[in-house]
Amino acid sequence: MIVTITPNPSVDRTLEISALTRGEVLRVLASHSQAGGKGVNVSRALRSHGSATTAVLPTGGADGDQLLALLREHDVNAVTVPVAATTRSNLTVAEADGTTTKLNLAGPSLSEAEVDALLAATDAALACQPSWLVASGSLPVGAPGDFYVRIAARASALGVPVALDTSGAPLEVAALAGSFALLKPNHEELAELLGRELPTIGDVIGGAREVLSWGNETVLVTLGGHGALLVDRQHSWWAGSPRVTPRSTVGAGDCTLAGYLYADSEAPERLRRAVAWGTAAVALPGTTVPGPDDIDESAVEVVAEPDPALVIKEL
Ligand SMILES: Nc1ncnc2c1ncn2[C@@H]1O[C@H](COP(=O)(O)OP(=O)(O)OP(=O)(O)O)[C@@H](O)[C@H]1O
Ligand SMILES: O=P(O)(O)OC[C@@]1(O)O[C@H](CO)[C@@H](O)[C@@H]1O
Repeated sequence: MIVTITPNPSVDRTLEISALTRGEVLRVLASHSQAGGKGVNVSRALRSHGSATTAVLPTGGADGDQLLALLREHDVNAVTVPVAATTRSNLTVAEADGTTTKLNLAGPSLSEAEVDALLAATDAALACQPSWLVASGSLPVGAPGDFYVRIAARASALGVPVALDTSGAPLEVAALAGSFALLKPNHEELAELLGRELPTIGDVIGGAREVLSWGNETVLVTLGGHGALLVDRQHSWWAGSPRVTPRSTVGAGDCTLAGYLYADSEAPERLRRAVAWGTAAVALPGTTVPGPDDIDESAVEVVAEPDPALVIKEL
């Protein structure tokens, strides 16, 4: 059983168009509304593979009701904390050449009591001793900057490992506090955290090791179309699959994380599965998560101790 907490979920609305031209009237080829938010997507991907999972999230207003209905449709067990303000709707514009443009709202403002209720709901979900707690996404207005540090402390007290996928200030506060079993930044998020460019494999491994030196155990860095790197204190692995023209990259990182956590395997096999799930996600529209029939682990190449001189953009 894996519990996810998504403090700022969304209804993801996707518009597929041939090409985006500013200032023009454009015809939409297809549109989708799906349950979104990073932890929600991890739960959806796990559920589509038959895993037991509970998604903890705040919901409010009509969009909150729609989000819950969408989760029910996908048989995802949700523990919801009702909040006064309306759940956000994030917009994706997906172009035929694979370009994905995302417009994310700040989301609702939560009161102190609502934040406390979210923490209490997470505590209640942790009581079943899940194998992982996944804490993901941006923080809503009103949540304290150390929200994820508080979450990690509660999980650690129960011996539950925490995987964190966030960005900006919440990532910095949490990563520096240490105590995360897994951090999943993408390439840009890791570079922003460290305040420097990371053009080569060696730069990313060195950066990930710096994050480990703050007290975290493992770092999984997704590199978009260039695969992913898994780094612990002793070893590193790179994995990638043939490049595809994405239909939508939204949620690919969440599916990568879900694939990594799905089963308890040796590190290289976890990474192979993670990259297979992420690659499958980009071939699907909007925030659609892959099921078992979409995954091809055999197409993924895994390299132990990859050459540090390799330039990521050239992989
Ligand atoms: N163009 C692509 N071709 C093949 N695989 C891709 C492509 N883009 C992404 N992927 C796969 O998806 C994984 C996650 O991508 P990315 O690094 O963009 O995650 P992310 O930024 O965390 O995404 P999100 O926040 O939308 O979930 C990559 O590690 C890779 O395996
Ligand atoms: O604004 P955040 O919380 O950083 O990201 C939210 C979001 O972009 O992340 C998911 C994809 O990873 C989407 O379902 C959702 O819209």
